[in-house]
Amino acid sequence: MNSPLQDPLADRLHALKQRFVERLKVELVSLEAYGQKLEQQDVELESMRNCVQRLHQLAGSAGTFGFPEVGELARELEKRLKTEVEHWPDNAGAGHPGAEACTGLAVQFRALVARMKTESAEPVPDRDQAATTVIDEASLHGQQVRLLVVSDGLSELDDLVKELSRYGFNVLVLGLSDDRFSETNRAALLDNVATAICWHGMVERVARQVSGHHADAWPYLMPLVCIGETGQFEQRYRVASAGARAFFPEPVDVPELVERVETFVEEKTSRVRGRVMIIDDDRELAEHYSLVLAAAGIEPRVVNDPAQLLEALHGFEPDLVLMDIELGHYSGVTLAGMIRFHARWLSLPIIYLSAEDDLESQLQALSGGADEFLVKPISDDYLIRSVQMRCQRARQLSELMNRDSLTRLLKHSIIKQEVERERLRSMRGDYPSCAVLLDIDHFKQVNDTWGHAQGDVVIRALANLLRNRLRESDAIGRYGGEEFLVVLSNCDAPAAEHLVGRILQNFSELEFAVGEQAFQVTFSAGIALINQFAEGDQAIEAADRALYARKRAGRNGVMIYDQSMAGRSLSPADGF
Ligand SMILES: Nc1nc2c(ncn2[C@@H]2O[C@H](COP(=O)(O)OP(=O)(O)OP(=O)(O)O)[C@@H](O)[C@H]2O)c(=O)[nH]1
Repeated sequence: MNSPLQDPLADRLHALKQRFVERLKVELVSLEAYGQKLEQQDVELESMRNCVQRLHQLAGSAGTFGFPEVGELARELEKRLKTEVEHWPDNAGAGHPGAEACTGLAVQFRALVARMKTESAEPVPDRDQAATTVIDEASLHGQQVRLLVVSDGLSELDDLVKELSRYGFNVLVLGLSDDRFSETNRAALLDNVATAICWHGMVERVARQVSGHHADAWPYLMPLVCIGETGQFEQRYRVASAGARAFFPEPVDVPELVERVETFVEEKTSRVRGRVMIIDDDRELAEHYSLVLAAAGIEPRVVNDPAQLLEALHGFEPDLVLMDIELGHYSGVTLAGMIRFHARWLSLPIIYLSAEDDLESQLQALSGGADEFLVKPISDDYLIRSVQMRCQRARQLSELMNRDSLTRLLKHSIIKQEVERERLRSMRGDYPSCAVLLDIDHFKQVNDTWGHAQGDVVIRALANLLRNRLRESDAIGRYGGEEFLVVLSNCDAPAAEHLVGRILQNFSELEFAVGEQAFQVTFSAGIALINQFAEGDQAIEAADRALYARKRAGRNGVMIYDQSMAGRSLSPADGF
């Protein structure tokens, strides 16, 4: 965590608060003028409507910036003025609510303005150190995942280290007496490690070392996996009581171990993932939410102008929308309805964030197509936890709908859409991107020789390898049974050829053990530069042609699409 003196988040939140105080000073002049007009019974419907909007904004934001009393007074006044506006005596908008009502309102205005004057005159205290917690957990996924193998110099784990490296993990092998395990260096070492692996005989000593700076929750923060000779009950029991999360008897089922590590990585990173779109015309407040959520590892995008909403949605694809219910002249409820016009956004969770605390009005607003109501002001902590919970649920649901159950990669239809989306993105950003189709060679033979279950292991192994070797910004899907479609963003064709070639090399070195026997498998791949095509589907077809050209030329290799492949037939009768 950053020290308070250097904490950029706290500095920015503090600066925002100062900006808000400046805004209070300007705002109180206007509100004072409204109050005086009411006192003189010189008011019009339209100006009172504007005033309701200003009060609404103030009620929603003052609490967040540390002025709860101003927020409360503004809320009371907003409610009362809104009732008067709804029952305005003159249809043409002239006239006023009556002398008694005007005087009553003017008194309330005076109380609010007085409070604002007092609060804004106080110097903004030095930034709140309690608010400086930066939950900065960099996502491990998509980058090369680092594994720590703790070895006491014996060679039992050597083969395992080699196998894990072939799956694309960055494997660090250390002895317990290594300097990097010392008390001073340990935290830095372990912060970069996704899972630690050790031989069962060392489990207690390794557990002591890796638990060092994590207290009780360490098995979840630093999962420890043990390898044992027999896996007998007593051995497993000892390993479990030391706090290990998994036990693998020798010979280790490497694909299964790889999957377990993937689950640990997901467990660690799922808490901080999620994209949230904040739609609020109050700039300071939206920026405040954005900073707070970003510090908790959530990616925010602020939209102040509702007219930009749909375009922003398409570009950002959030997991969740947080929207104020009154956005100047626009209504959040109507905007939610507009979002739902698009089938793609039918299940996107929309949460209203509003100063509206009347349950009836909340229910009415929710019937317009949103999912929940959070009442402003909302504490930073509550905001983070609500958003994290909902992002996680949204992700789980979309995982279930969009991911293939065997590999947890994107399903056919979704990865096809990804190609088109990347085509549009790369055209806009003017950078090259590639579509790659990979097909496991002679897979029918694998199934026929080793059985369908073993065939599934091979499919999962390639899925894991791809996940480990590609970037977070790349998309990977299961296109067919033993066929994968990958979108490599910001990557030209020669770079894609080099990358896929290295993955192929690693894949072909993996040994799949069946009893005493073992076998190896290769794949073929075709690459097409997405930007060359007017539609995503054409790029996929081109990658398919390149793949089949590669199959025809002898498999176990990678080929880039070129024009000469354009007219060729892809029928199996072609002899491959
Ligand atoms: N185990 C397993 N096999 C599958 C799955 N989906 C498809 N297959 C099998 O994959 C095989 C694909 O075989 P083919 O399309 O003939 O191609 P191939 O044997 O890989 O030969 P080439 O692609 O020409 O190298 C078929 O036998 C399918 O039954 C799956 O989910 N699990």
